[in-house]
Amino acid sequence: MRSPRDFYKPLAVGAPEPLREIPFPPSRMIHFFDASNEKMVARLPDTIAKADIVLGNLEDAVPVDRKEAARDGLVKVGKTIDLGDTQLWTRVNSLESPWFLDDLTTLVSEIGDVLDVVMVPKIEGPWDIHYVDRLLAQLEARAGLTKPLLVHALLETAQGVAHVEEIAAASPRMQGMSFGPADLAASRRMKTTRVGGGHPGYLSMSDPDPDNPDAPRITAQQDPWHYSIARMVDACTMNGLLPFYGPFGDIKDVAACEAQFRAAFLLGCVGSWSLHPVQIDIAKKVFSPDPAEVLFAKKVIEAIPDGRGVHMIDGKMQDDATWKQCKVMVDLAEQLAAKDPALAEAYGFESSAA
Ligand SMILES: CC(C)(COP(=O)(O)OP(=O)(O)OC[C@H]1O[C@@H](n2cnc3c(N)ncnc32)[C@H](O)[C@@H]1OP(=O)(O)O)[C@@H](O)C(=O)NCCC(=O)NCCSC(=O)C[C@H](O)C(=O)O
Ligand SMILES: [Mg+2]
Repeated sequence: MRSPRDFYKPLAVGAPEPLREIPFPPSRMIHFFDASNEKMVARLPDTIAKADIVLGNLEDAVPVDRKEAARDGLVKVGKTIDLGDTQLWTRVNSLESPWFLDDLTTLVSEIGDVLDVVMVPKIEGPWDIHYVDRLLAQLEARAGLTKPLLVHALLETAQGVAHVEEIAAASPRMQGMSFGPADLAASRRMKTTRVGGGHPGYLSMSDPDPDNPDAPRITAQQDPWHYSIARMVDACTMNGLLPFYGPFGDIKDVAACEAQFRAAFLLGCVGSWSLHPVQIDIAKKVFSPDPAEVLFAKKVIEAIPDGRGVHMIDGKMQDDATWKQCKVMVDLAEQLAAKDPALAEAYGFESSAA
């Protein structure tokens, strides 16, 4: 563990100073694309116009014989496509893979100046972040970068979940975390074949009716991810990082995707992944606060400008703590409204977007 005095010192001579605060631009969806897929690259200008973050994926879902093409394609994207205010991220291959070193070396030296965040999969503990941290510092120094690259950990193993707080605190480069339900299910030996969402077998059941023991009993599907996502949200928030839900694999089941995203949003996640264009719109809808809630939150803040005391507003008790919840909602709404005139109108703000 580094001394607290050294925490913000660059890890290589000539590397940029670590950031004190993690930037929080609109981050409702991390849209995955494979830069070796011509159709996805052809759609990129349209995707960039719609998505808050686009991520060139190099890891799982990219076939072994296209790993280098995906990396080279991402370099080309970074050098040639105008990203406007959309962030460009990458997910590199895992640390033990034969591609990780070349992924990081190539991307930092070729497009380190336009890349915002490096997502690292299968992070198991702070030792993984320490390795990436030092290597990035060396590569940044060699490339003459002036802005540090940020690191996003993918939480998708039992060991990663067990060390989530230490991972979040491992480096000032830590930008956030995403939740990877597919690898996590495999790592835990869960008996599922899905990518996120619930399962019809994961239920709770009401007691039998004593007067009618054979009557059907009420069952309700439970959320198998609640515990781990809540831990991730706490670990991120206490360290000033941004938590994201990850993938939802049943692309056609837009209703279940929306439910999974909304559960994550309500627990504190700022966004989710989108694997298909249809999921960009779902994430945008879910991770932009509901206009009715924003209008109510504005009403509370207007009625209690100093956030103190106890008040009744629309029949509900409001105090310092509810005022803070309203502030979270209104701050997010203001941030999104600045980028999106339709949201600005729905929230009753003047839009500053052109
Ligand atoms: C899931 C897909 C393979 C589906 O692709 P496809 O069968 O081509 O779908 P459609 O025919 O509906 O596509 C319509 C058009 O849209 C384009 N498209 C599809 N996906 C994307 C995309 N992500 N970005 C841009 N454009 C996209 C198609 O090319 C079609 O175009 P056109 O023919 O011109 O109309 C595919 O969506 C896909 O590969 N998605 C990404 C998958 C991915 O990245 N997976 C890895 C992340 S999940 C994970 O790793 C698990 C996690 O780590 C964990 O452990 O939990
Ligand atoms: Mg995974």
